[in-house]
Amino acid sequence: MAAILITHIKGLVQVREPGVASVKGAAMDTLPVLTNAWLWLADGKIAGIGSMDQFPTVPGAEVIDATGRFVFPSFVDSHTHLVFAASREEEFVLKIKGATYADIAAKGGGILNSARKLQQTSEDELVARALPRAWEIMRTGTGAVEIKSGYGLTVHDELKMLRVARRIGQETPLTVRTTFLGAHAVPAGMTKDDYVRQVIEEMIPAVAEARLADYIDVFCEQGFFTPADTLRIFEAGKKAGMKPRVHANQLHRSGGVQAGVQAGALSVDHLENIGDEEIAALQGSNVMPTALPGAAFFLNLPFPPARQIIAAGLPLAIASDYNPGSAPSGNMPLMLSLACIKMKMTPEEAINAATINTAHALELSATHGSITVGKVANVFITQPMPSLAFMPYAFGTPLVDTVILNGECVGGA
Ligand SMILES: N=CN[C@@H](CCC(=O)O)C(=O)O
Ligand SMILES: [Zn+2]
Repeated sequence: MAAILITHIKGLVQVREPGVASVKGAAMDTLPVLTNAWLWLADGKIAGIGSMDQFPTVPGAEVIDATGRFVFPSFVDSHTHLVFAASREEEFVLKIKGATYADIAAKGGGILNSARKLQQTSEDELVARALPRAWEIMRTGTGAVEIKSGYGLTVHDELKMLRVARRIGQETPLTVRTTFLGAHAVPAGMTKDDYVRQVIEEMIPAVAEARLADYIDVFCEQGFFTPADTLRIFEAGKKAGMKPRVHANQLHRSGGVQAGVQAGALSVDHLENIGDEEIAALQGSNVMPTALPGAAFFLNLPFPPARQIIAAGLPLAIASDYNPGSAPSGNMPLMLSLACIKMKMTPEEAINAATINTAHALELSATHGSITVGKVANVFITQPMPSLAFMPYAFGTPLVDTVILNGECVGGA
């Protein structure tokens, strides 16, 4: 594996000593940047970091001159549903004409629409449809991603979906973590209680036996699954070796945050509808609050109250929620822009939220999320930029230029 030496870097972003797992509260506004720097990548790892004043000799290394450019650690996208059979722009048009997400779901659209299509699509075909999305997110700076099931809704199709997610990790340079989200919606023709029983008694054992999921998730929401359902499912998931994370408080103050805290979830995600009680519940817990600004934007929901969350001394993570129904984009630079523009986060806070804090939420802190010697060589070089804040400011401009994953330049497929 060839070594790469990136020289004359205008700003090497998110340089951390080993052992910094996440940042919270006021510390989120501090983003360590080494100016006029070099970065040495070897054997798939970050091998050295320094200032151009003390320039190293690395015989045989490919040299990349990054004059005028910034180098970032790859984004870690800790919440996606990027395995799906088809887009849902027909629902997008219904929403433009006034229908709500809940209206569409109540008429058998939404998640059930995606489930019908996924059930009719073969595993190989799902891989073929998901791979271009995976390459697209790599080209916009993502190096590690969580992928959920939840459009299968039968034992057979949930397993199929999780196998597809695992294959994305095998067939691309992305680091992939998988999450079993059987409790995403109640399938047509079943009662909720019967389905919850099936999730617990049939799906969780089958997923665990096949070792297909690292985590377990529930859509804890009015009209979907209650906090009591969520806690029962998490109990069974934990016994089977899957740690919880939860879709919480997207459409209502559904009790999802409190359920996540009670279950010791790794993260509570969405948070469009939270207030003082939910923030108090998160204080004193180790749960990572995670905002999904693409979903709030696309559904015209209130944005998660980032300023209150950070002022309460909590950490905050930002992920894309890439899915066909509520967030059809996995573009993390766009998520940074939305976090800054709509949630009033500073560029430093947003970049911390999408790198080190999402790595923590995926238990990848030891290997991803910062420029630290010994971590995986997942970085990207930007187009020339006047400053760090230019990235979220220039929303929509493709600023991610050269992508390096596992120490190799990624051309794309
Ligand atoms: N809210 C639940 N799940 C997804 C949306 C899924 C869909 O509409 O297909 C989300 O995180 O937004
Ligand atoms: Zn989601």
